[in-house]
Amino acid sequence: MVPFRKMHGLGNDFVVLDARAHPLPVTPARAAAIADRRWGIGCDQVIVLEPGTDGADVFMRIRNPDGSEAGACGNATRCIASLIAGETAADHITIRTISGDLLAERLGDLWRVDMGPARLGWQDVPLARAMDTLRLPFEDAAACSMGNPHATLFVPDLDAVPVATLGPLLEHDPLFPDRANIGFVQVINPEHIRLTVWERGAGLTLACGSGACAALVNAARRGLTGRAATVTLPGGDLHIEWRTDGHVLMTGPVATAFTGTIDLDALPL
Ligand SMILES: N[C@@H](CCC[C@H](N)C(=O)O)C(=O)O
Repeated sequence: MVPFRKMHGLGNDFVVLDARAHPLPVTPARAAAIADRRWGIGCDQVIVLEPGTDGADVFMRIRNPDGSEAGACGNATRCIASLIAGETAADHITIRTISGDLLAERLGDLWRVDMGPARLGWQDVPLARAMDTLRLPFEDAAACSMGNPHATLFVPDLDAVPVATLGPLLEHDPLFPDRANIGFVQVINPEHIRLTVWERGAGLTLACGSGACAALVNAARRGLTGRAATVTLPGGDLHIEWRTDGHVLMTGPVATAFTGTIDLDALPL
């Protein structure tokens, strides 16, 4: 039996497995089975902790419910920072991902993560062909990478958008060779936007931290907001700041819902 921790950031929920002391056989198929809300534990992402090396406190591997691996997960990064801080009492944690190192800092009850630089080139997202990422050839959309691919669609009324229909269509659009997370944004004012995200490999979630970073960056590039804003998601608020050096800071809460154990060999594969 393998211990797990169920955590979430604004309802974006994770099963966290600890493979730091002993490797765990979390294949893509097993991750999908764990994430299944009927046959497994259920979550938006499965997070596997692996040993940190060369200055990193931990390596965080991120898998979506379809088994695919992701390069970034903002909400999970805050959760893992608080988990590691609980072990070491440190206020600054370095989390390594396949996209690079992320620095997290405790701010009272909240955690702030330097999500690294927003990448704005079409090859960075990636898109299928050369173009200005500020104006995609459909809808009113822009794109960028936060270590994972994001498209942001600007809409006048978020409540009127059929996110569950449009989201999967756009996620699989040939413009996105690695698929994409699709964020729908309504600008309330230059310091406040609303966002709902259809996540690549996961579907509709209550919050997406990297999506919130991408939404603020794309809104600021369009001149619709300043470089800092509150992003209201269905699960609650994140504060996002796009620094002048290109790095994006994300501040928000973390929570542990429950802990338990799971028999990985008993999962339906
Ligand atoms: N929930 C995450 C993003 C998780 C990965 C994403 N679905 C992808 O495939 O890129 C967040 O909080 O950023």
